[in-house]
Amino acid sequence: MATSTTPSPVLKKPVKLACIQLASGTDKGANLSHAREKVLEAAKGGANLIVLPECFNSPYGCDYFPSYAETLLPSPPSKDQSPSYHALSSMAAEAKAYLVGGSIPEADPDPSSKKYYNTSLIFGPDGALLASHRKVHLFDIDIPGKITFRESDVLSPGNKVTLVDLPEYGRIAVAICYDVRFPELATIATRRGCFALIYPGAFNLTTGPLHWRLLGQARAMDNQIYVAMCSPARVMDSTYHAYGHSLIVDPMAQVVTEAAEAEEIVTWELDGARLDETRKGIPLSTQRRFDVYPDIGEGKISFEDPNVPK
Ligand SMILES: NC(=O)CC(=O)C(=O)O
Repeated sequence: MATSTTPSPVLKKPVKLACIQLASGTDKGANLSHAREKVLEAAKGGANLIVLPECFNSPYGCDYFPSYAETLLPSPPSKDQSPSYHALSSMAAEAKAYLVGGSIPEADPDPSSKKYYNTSLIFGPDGALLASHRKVHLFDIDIPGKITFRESDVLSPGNKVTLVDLPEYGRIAVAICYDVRFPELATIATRRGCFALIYPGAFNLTTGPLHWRLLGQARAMDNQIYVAMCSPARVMDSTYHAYGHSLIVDPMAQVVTEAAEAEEIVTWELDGARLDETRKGIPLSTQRRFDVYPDIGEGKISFEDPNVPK
């Protein structure tokens, strides 16, 4: 792997990224303390940027979202409103690492709205909340005889692209699972100077083998950027069987590390030189022809949604 000698314009110095493929069950308290153990293990292994999976503190499924949901606004929430917020903040501070806290079901602060979101909280090494992302594209699919899932029966979507500045490294984008299928989000984040796209996700045994790896590589290749996809471990006695295979893809679209199905931590050092040499060798960003496709130029997009906890 290449090592930086000069600082890259998008990644100031190498950062060790860890995806924790966590096995979760129905006991939220147990899930949180297990996550803490694994976050500390990843930090002990040198990780500076640690990612947990989608719905890491609960089982994944529409039947579970309301009963596991926590209120995150007004921010910061109390410990009663959101034990997961406080657990994640403490884990990040204890690990002294950036933490993309997978996702958790979030309840709208107005209980009469009966609205829920699938929300990722991102904390800094001092335990401060840096950003949050509500899943923008809800997972509504119907593949007859295989899988039907309708997140929109219970969840409401987020409305923004989420970019997070890590001062000593650079900028990342965070989105959740089904969001990875939408190249626009990834491309906009890349054009805003990110060095990595981070997706906590939970694909399944139908779409996982078909698309998980391919999507990670596609987003990396389109954008010449690092991509991390962090899944729950596969637990066969749960109602939703996650695909697993958490992985990290480099800017040349090579899968540099990939888990199997069981609990595992995969890590990789992201290096600015790899980004720069990829972009120099295949200079896509200067070759775009917005004169030929003006309607997908720099269109208006919201980066700040006042209704999302910050
Ligand atoms: N679970 C998801 O949000 C997405 C998924 O499983 C898929 O796109 O396939």
